[in-house]
Order: sequence, then C-alpha cells, then structure tokens
Amino acid sequence: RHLYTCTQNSLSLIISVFVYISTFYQAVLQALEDGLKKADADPSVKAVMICGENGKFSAGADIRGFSSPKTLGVALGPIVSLIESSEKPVVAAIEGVALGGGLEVALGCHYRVAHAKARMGLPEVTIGLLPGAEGTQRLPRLIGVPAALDMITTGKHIPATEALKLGLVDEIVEENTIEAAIRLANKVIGQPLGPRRLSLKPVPKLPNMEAFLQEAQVKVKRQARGFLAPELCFQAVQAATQRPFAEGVRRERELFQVLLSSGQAQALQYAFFAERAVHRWATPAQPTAASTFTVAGQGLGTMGQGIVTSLVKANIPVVALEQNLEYLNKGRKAVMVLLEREAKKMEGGAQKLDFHNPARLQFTVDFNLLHDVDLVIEAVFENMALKKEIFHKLSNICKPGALLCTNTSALDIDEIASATSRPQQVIGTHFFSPAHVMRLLEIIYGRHTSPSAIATAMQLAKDMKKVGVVVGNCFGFVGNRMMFPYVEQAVFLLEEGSRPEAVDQVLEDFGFKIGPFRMSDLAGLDVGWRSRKGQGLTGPSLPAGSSARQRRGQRYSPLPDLLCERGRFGQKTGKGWYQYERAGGRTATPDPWIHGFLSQYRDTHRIETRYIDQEEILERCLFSLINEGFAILAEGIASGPEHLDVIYLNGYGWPKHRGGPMFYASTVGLPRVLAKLQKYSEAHPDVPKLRPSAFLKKLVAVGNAPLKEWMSYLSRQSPKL
Ligand SMILES: CCCCCCCC/C=C\C=C\CC(=O)SCCNC(=O)CCNC(=O)[C@H](O)C(C)(C)COP(=O)(O)OP(=O)(O)OC[C@H]1O[C@@H](n2cnc3c(N)ncnc32)[C@H](O)[C@@H]1OP(=O)(O)O
Repeated sequence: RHLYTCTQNSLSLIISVFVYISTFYQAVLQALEDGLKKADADPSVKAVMICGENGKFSAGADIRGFSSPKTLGVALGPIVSLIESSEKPVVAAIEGVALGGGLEVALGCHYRVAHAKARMGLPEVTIGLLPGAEGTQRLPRLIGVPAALDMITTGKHIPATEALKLGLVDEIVEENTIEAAIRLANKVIGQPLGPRRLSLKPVPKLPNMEAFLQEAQVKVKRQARGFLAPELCFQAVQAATQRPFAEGVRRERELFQVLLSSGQAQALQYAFFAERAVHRWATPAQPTAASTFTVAGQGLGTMGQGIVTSLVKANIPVVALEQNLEYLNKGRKAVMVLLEREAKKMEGGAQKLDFHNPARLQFTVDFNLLHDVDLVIEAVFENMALKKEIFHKLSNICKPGALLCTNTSALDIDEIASATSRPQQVIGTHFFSPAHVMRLLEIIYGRHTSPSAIATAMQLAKDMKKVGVVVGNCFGFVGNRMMFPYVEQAVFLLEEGSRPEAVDQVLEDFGFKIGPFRMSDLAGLDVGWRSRKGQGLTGPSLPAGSSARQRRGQRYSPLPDLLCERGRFGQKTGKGWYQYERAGGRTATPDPWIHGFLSQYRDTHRIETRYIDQEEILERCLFSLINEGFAILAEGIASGPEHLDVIYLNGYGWPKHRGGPMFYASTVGLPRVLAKLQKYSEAHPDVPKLRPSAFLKKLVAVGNAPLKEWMSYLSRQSPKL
C-alpha cells in the first residue's frame, strides 16, 4: 500500500504489499505493477524494496479465488518478470512467511533478505497445483535442481536458516528485516543486475542430471499414487533443465491448466479449509488449563511412548507413569530413542528439545506423583476392566480440576467415566499410531463430559500441533466405525472369489497407501480377534451351535478368526493375509497357502467362486464406509461431513487428492452412491451395512444437495457439538 524507494542515501518510499490471506490480491497485483512502473520511471528512485505488512511478507494467493481461473497465478508471472527486469535493484524483505505467489515475487527480486524466523515455500502442490508464476523455472536456477525439486514437489516450508544454506536468500537477520533490506539496497545501487536476474541464469548442471531426474521421477510417481500435482511439478522442473526460460514458462502454464481442470485441486482446497473449519470448532466454554498443562502419561507401551514423545515435542511438562520398574525402564528407553531422533531432526532449527530436564520429563512408578498434574492421558491396554480400575484410582488421586483422558479406539467413554467420581472431567482422546507422527486426535465426549473438558482437550490438541476433531461416543467413534464396514466388505469379497492382493491393489490404485489386508497385517490380526472375542463373536464365549457364517442374524465371515487360530497375526508372525520374509518382516508377498485356504473354505461352505471386477471391489468397500458416514451424521455423532473427511485424511490414509470420503461421495454424486448401495444391498440382504442410510436417501430425495448444505437437512444435532 505504501511505496518507499531508496534514494542514494536515504529512504523515501517503500512498496509495502500485504497479501496475507487477502481476497483482494488482484488489487495488490495492480498496486505492485503500478508502483514498480512508477519507481522505474522516477529518476530520483535508485532502488526498490518490497516487504509485507504486520511482519508477514505473503502467504500467496487467496486459495478461495482459485475457483475463477482468470484470477490465477499466471497473472502474477508478468509482474514477477517486471520486477526482475527493473533497471533498479529490487530487494525483498521477507518476514513471517513467503509462500506460493509470495515467494515467486521474492524470486523475481534481485536480492532477498529474510528474518531468522521467516519461513518460505512453494506449497501449491499441497493444494493440487504447481507454482504458476514462473517459480518452477526460477527456483532451480537459484538453488539447483535437487533442492528445488524437493521444495516444489513436497510443498514444504523451510526455515530461513535452511533458505540461507540453499542460497534462496542472501542474508538473514535477527532484528529489523526492512532496515537490513534497505541497507543492502543502498549497498548494491549501481552494481550490475544481469547476474541477479534468475531468468538469465542457466540451471546449475549436475554430472548425472539425466539419471538424477529419472530416479527422482520414479520416486515422485511412487509416492503420488494417482495424485497428479507432484508429477506435474516434476515435469515443470524437468522442463527448466531442458528448455530455455521462456519455453519452460510456457510448459509451466500448460501443466498448471491441466491441474486446474483435474478436479484434484478442488478436493485439496476443500481439504485445506475443512481442516481449518474443524480447528475453529469451539464450545461455549473455555479450556481449564490452556497451554500450561502438566500431563501424566499412564502406560508406556507403543502408544504411550508416542504420546509422551509428542507432549515433550510440544514443550509440555510430562510425568510418565508405568505399573512396574521393568515396563518403566523399557518404556523410558524407547521414549529416549524417539526423542533423540526428533532432536536430530530439529537440529539447526530455532526450537530445541528439552528432555533431559526432570522438570520437563519425569519417569515414575509412583501413582501419587499424579496428584498435581492438570491432565492425565491413560494409554494402557484396550481392556475395559483395567481402564475402569485405573480411572477409579485416578479419580481418587488427581487434584479436583484435573482432566482424565483415556486413549481408546472403541471403548465406551461413559462406562469408563462411571468408575470415577467426576464423569464430567472424563474424555476420550483417540491417538493414532505412531502417536508422535500421526496428526489426528479424535476427541470423544461422553454423556457427562463438560464443555470446558472438551475445550481443554481441544487446546491440548492444538498445543500438540495435532488436528483435534470432537466426536460423540459410540462403538468405534467415527474413524473406526466407518472402517468396520470397509474391512468387512473386503473380507466378504475374499469369500466370494477375490484375493487379498487384488482387493488391496484396487484400493491402492485409488490412492490409499496400503489396502485393507496389508493394513490388517501391519496392525496385527490379533487386535481385531481380541475385540471380536470380547464381543462374543468368536472364541469360547460364542454360543454353541452358532452358524459359522452368521452372527445375530447377519452375515459374518470367520476368515480372520481362522487365520488367527493358525497363528497368522500378520507382519509380527511373518504370516497373515500375505507372507513375509521373516517374523517382523515388511515385504508382503502373495501367499499360495492363502489362495489354497480360500478355495478350500469356499468349497466347505459351498460358496460359488465368481470373478469380481475392480469396480465392485472399490464400490463395496468405499460406499459401505461412506454409508456409515451418513449414519454417523444423522445420529449427531459428528458436526458435519468436513469432520469425517478430516478424520479420514489425517488418520486413515485417505488420499488427499480425493478430499475425504464424504467429499468423494459428493463428487461421485449421491444418486449414484445410493443406487449402487441399493444394488449391493439387494444382492446381500444379510449385510445391514450395505443398506442405504435414511439420511443419504433424504439428500438424494431433495435433489442431490451439495455437501455444504447436508447438515441443514437434519433436524437433530447433538447439544454438545
Ligand atoms: C509482497 C508480495 C506480494 C505477493 C503477491 C502474491 C499474489 C499471488 C498470486 C498468485 C499466486 C498463486 C499461487 C499461490 O500463491 S497458491 C497459495 C499458496 N499459499 C498457501 O498455500 C498458503 C496456505 N496457508 C498456510 O499454509 C497457512 O495458513 C499459513 C499462511 C502458514 C498460516 O498458518 P496459521 O498461522 O496456522 O493460520 P491458519 O492456517 O489457521 O490460517 C489462518 C486463516 O487464514 C486462512 N488462509 C491462510 N492462507 C490462506 C490462503 N492462501 N488463502 C485463503 N485463506 C487462507 C485460513 O483459512 C484461516 O482462515 P479461517 O480460519 O477462516 O479458515
């Protein structure tokens, strides 16, 4: 909004462009263009400095504006060229963030000065696009192909210190960035600008450029699994290595248009805002212990270790408790290994991990040390009796205001709370494994959980840099409840004639990192087996005379139980739905034993084997999961479809470029989802999860309502959501 220019010795005017989350970026671009032209034409102006406002350079374009193609990055390209071609040195003063179009503007400048705390990146790939304002052509010329490819295909934000090492910025400062940029501008007045114009520079050569690119392309393709943007980002950078600048820019624009019309960009942009909408979710109450928790982690198994590690990473003081010294020492060792690893990753960054200080992290077997903590996260074995015993003890020992959280993936929060004298302070916190890596935290409120307890758990998620999603209490909550019918269909498909590798392949082609059978093998088949035994579906508590393939009048497949009875627990035993090179091995190979076992099983149960095509595999698995999502919304277990999508994107490996299951359903079209469910349900009348939910039917009946209107068709919402 202001134009300062540097005269020989004094500062008179600076362009200050604020494009942080602005919906007016067209106006900003115009102002930038006008200001530059004015500065160029004014002989009293000797140099130009571009900065942001309020300590932020630019977060790039307003993502909401991407729905109208005319207002896109391509409009920025000529302005970046204009900056670069200026006859007066232009210096970028980068504070806060320089992202996307913001960083492309900085790349057009002849010099870049950054504050030590600034972050830079080209995150377009994460919203399904590529840097379309010549960034894919300038960045490799500045920092080389490997580093540029890494930044552009991952979209990662890098700290200023790393940017300096890469040569992305010329200088970093701890104090006033703008003054430093002006100093630099004054210093370079009169120096030749040719060598500072990135479009004129060759892309730095690599001795093995072709081999490097080939390898990089394979890696990008492997990781992308149908997600177009990383591959097209790669192609744009590759063009920089093969063509002159202007031709590279033309290629960049072509690829940008492909992405824009792919549908994937819309899905990713939906996901971006869905995550923020879930973050914004608030109860009328305030958190009781915001940001000053002392947390006790109870139980140092795999989950507990991850939870303690993420608490320490979040700079929250932790008391880690185990039931005996043997388990404590084992847990402590594992936590220390994780923390050392995390500390290494953070080396060179602004933040240090403080975990050798007993005031920050303490290990104990003494329950009484929990007396003063603000919040406890219990992470013991998934067993109701054990959890109730612990909650009873916690309720007696912890101070009156302390929040009691249980890490459970399916158990009833109300029943756990009933063991305490303070059910209003009991809440479920479902972490995902590995808990120090996975961002999702399902926060489950019970019948008596108070709004301030929910607010405190949300605050905890925020402090731990996790995506907290508040949901109601039901078996499996949201994520696992939707997962059950998906896995159930996968197993039914095996009964009917498919193979684990065929089902997995279809879902991996859809974009999941691993299909349901690889996932079961990884998680351990015994986990579900234990749960089914607990529910009386298999094992000794199964009533005598039960039919092998029916439970409570519904279709049931005993296949996973039969595998467990044979000791096939998955990766840990070297055999499950696949075979592995050894117990604990990770390379899954189709197992002829399983194929033989399945055909014998079909013979025994007189099931006619049939060929099942990819469409049926995909639809039965995904539509049954989505159908459950509609039931969850109708029951008021979640606030809206965005919440379900955020859970699936952050906790269940749902491919981001498909926007989440409910968004996906909206792109397929609800009438089609309904018609397919009806068809499969008629073919399998004993499978209730294929019966279309009443809410889905209603949305179709009102004319395929758009996703953002779905909730308005429900009369009942949970009072706590
Ligand atoms: C001086 C230089 C001039 C430069 C001119 C640039 C003109 C650009 C022209 C063309 C460019 C095209 C390419 C692009 O730039 S694509 C966009 C690339 N940028 C991004 O992807 C950044 C996305 N945002 C983030 O990563 C984060 O929001 C961050 C900026 C790091 C801030 O994080 P945090 O502090 O955690 O805050 P939130 O994420 O919660 O965001 C706060 C609210 O702001 C909304 N937001 C953020 N970024 C954008 C955006 N780019 N467009 C629209 N809205 C954005 C976000 O939704 C939050 O709002 P709400 O809670 O209401 O949803």
